Amino acid sequence: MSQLKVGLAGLGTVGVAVVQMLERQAAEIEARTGRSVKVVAVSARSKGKDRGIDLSGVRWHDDPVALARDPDIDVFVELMGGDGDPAKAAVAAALAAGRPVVTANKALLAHHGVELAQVGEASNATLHFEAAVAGGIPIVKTLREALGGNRIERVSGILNGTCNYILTRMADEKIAFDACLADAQRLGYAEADPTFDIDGFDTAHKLALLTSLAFGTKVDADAIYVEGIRSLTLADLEAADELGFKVKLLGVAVRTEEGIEQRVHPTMVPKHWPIAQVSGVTNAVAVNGDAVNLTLVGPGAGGAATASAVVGDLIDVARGNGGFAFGLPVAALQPAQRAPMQRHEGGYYIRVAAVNKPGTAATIARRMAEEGISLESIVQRRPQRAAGVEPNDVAVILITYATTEDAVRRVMAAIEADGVIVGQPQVIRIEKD
Ligand SMILES: NC(=O)C1=CN([C@@H]2O[C@H](COP(=O)(O)OP(=O)(O)OC[C@H]3O[C@@H](n4cnc5c(N)ncnc54)[C@H](OP(=O)(O)O)[C@@H]3O)[C@@H](O)[C@H]2O)C=CC1
Ligand SMILES: N[C@@H](CCO)C(=O)O
Repeated sequence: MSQLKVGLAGLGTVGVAVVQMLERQAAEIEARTGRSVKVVAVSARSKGKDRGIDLSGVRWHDDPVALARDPDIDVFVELMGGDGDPAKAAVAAALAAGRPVVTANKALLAHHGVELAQVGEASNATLHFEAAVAGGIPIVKTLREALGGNRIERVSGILNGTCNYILTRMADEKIAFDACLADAQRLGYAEADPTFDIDGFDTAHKLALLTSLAFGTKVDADAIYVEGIRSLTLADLEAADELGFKVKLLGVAVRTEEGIEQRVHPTMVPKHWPIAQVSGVTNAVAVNGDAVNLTLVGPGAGGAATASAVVGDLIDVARGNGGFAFGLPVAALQPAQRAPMQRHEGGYYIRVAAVNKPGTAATIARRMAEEGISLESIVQRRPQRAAGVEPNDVAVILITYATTEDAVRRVMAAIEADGVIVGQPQVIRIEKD
């Protein structure tokens, strides 16, 4: 029985869960691959830390790049995180040495994925990253392999467990944003720097990878329009609920005539849509192809769920399954064309703190009419019902029929200049049938 010798850099939430899963499932994995998959060398920042796992007999490297170059490992697993060194240098070193790499690091791949895939192609080393997108959901292999015969029109979904956990608890339990985020951090869902989660960048990193896999384009995180969930208030989630919606942070990549529109932003979706019912740390990814439409739902973050994807990749390595990282040779990936967000069409939820004086509502309505925006509803809230609204100001919530992003931005600029609103308006895009 041959052994697959694993070098593992990163012994945090995911790294420890991978060690535990490889131990727990050792016999099954051996039966499935014909090889024993064993961690033989590790690296992390602090050697002395108690991690609750037995690392006796496992070699320690202070430097993850030295671990990646260790001639006595067969595969390098990168679970440190970060889009620069040492993660980048270590992954590049392993690939350059002809060693397959398994990583969960979407930040690294969103910024350097094409370059790293190229290094791997040059030395015939495979790059695996199932865990980098949507935790335990096997969407990478689904797009790259199972749906390879489809022309994909749209990939969308809830791609960040931390944000979905926060939004669910805010909406269902009326718990404040900061307390929900602290719980997500304690549970091991959030990134080392949680601003990546709440400001939408983690979702964008994952969407960039999905876009490449679905549309055969170069990974280009900079082509994505990104808004996070930081500005959402309990008042917004309460208003959404009353209007028949849930608010989700969605990542959407859709084929348009101008190119692939890639966007990440809070979105109001009708409560009866299946994606509205995806709650807590759960993620969901919907794929619309010319032959197949499907939605995969599952745990999007956390040690065990992510380890499941990492170990699945290790099983592929043990079996000798490979292929191109993004489904095509790097030379065949097309540049990602950025579709301008201003042309985005849909309905909008707009909440403003309106100055409580005669003519305010008429001014807002007139500005909307000037841009050809039809209003589906206008709700005026008594001041005490809206957090963050001064006693003399009135919370006004407008729901528009389908219009363009451009028109909404012009209206918001105009009513701000008119002096009829105070503070920062809240604008949430709506998706509905
Ligand atoms: N947590 C999750 O649910 C998911 C995480 N991911 C991704 O998996 C990766 C790991 O995440 P997670 O386990 O949560 O992160 P943690 O912060 O829990 O763990 C990071 C580990 O990497 C080690 N490390 C960090 N920097 C260095 C360095 N410069 N040199 C050597 N070791 C270093 C740390 O060492 P030490 O312990 O000594 O400090 C720690 O063991 C990230 O890329 C993340 O985006 C992907 C999907 C889900
Ligand atoms: N911080 C990420 C981890 C999984 O990629 C999330 O919450 O989804």
